[in-house]
Amino acid sequence: MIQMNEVTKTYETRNRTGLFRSELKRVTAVKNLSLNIDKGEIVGLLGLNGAGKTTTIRMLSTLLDPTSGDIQIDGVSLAGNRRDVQQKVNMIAGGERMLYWRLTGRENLQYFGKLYGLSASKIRVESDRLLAEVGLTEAADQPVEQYSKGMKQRLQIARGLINDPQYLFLDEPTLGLDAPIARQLRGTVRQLAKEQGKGILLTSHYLQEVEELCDRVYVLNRGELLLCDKPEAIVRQVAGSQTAHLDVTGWDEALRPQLLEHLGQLGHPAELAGSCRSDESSFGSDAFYRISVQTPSADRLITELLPWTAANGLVITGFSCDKPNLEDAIILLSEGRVS
Ligand SMILES: Nc1ncnc2c1ncn2[C@@H]1O[C@H](COP(=O)(O)OP(=O)(O)OP(=O)(O)O)[C@@H](O)[C@H]1O
Repeated sequence: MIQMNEVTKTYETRNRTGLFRSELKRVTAVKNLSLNIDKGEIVGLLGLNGAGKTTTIRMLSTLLDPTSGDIQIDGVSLAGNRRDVQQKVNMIAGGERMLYWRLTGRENLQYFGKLYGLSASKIRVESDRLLAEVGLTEAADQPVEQYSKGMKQRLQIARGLINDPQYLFLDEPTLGLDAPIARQLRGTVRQLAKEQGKGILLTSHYLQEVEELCDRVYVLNRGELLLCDKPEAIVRQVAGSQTAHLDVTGWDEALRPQLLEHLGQLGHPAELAGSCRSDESSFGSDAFYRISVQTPSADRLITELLPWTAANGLVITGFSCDKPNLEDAIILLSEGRVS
């Protein structure tokens, strides 16, 4: 497990104030941050307003030292054990960073393998294996500058796995990729965590990707931890309830109190909004009544309500749900509309 305990990082820079004068400026990018990542877990790191994500990832990757606090990887403190810790972690960046364009794919892997102190024979075996795993065997001896975006990103994955890390930090891994390649990459990320047991920390501006992949999400604001929970719990907590819509024919206003009572019994004490609508696509009869119920779980409500509608002679002509998502929650948080 990776444990970050009350870590703070303050940058010190000098701002020029005159020809021979400068003043010291301090920026605290991460404040008292504690987080953990288990093996086999995909953890998201989201941020608002210069949140400190990159600084956090750079500290976890041993590229930056914390100003205070402690980072432990499988019980070994990073301070004083950099070399050991480096063997257990690696980082995969999106876009076109961290690759040498003039070198071939194979040469890139050889170079990074050497940096991790792997023997020549181990590098040969691992490079062949990883190039095959990411589908680059045929392009292995081509310079990277001739690769497509998707090929470069697949090589990034191979590079990030060259030391067989236990923990991987993915910084915007699908940045600028076409939808099919991004989907393929998400599959690989899931497989690395769920089948190979690697602990993964993921930052991404694509919140749907975070929602789809992450078991838990940390939300940072100006370097401080704002929230940590499962994506669906954050959505519920920040963006509120869902709305289930059930379109029925045969509605009678006399049913309203019974329906409200039934919803209460089902554990959905609800505001019931109803409206008469007509819908040319609804088969046969063109008028239907829309029952709209706010509820924590729209899917569950619709399933549970089906027997009641049948027992009361209502015919369902359609149903739908309005569900807020992680993007809605993060927008509300960034606008400060949530306390
Ligand atoms: N080398 C540095 N020297 C001084 N200040 C820095 C340095 N790197 C980052 N900062 C500052 O630290 C804060 C956090 O930056 P960081 O890059 O970690 O945030 P981030 O969440 O990755 O942001 P973004 O999503 O915009 O890339 C910002 O205010 C930034 O200006």
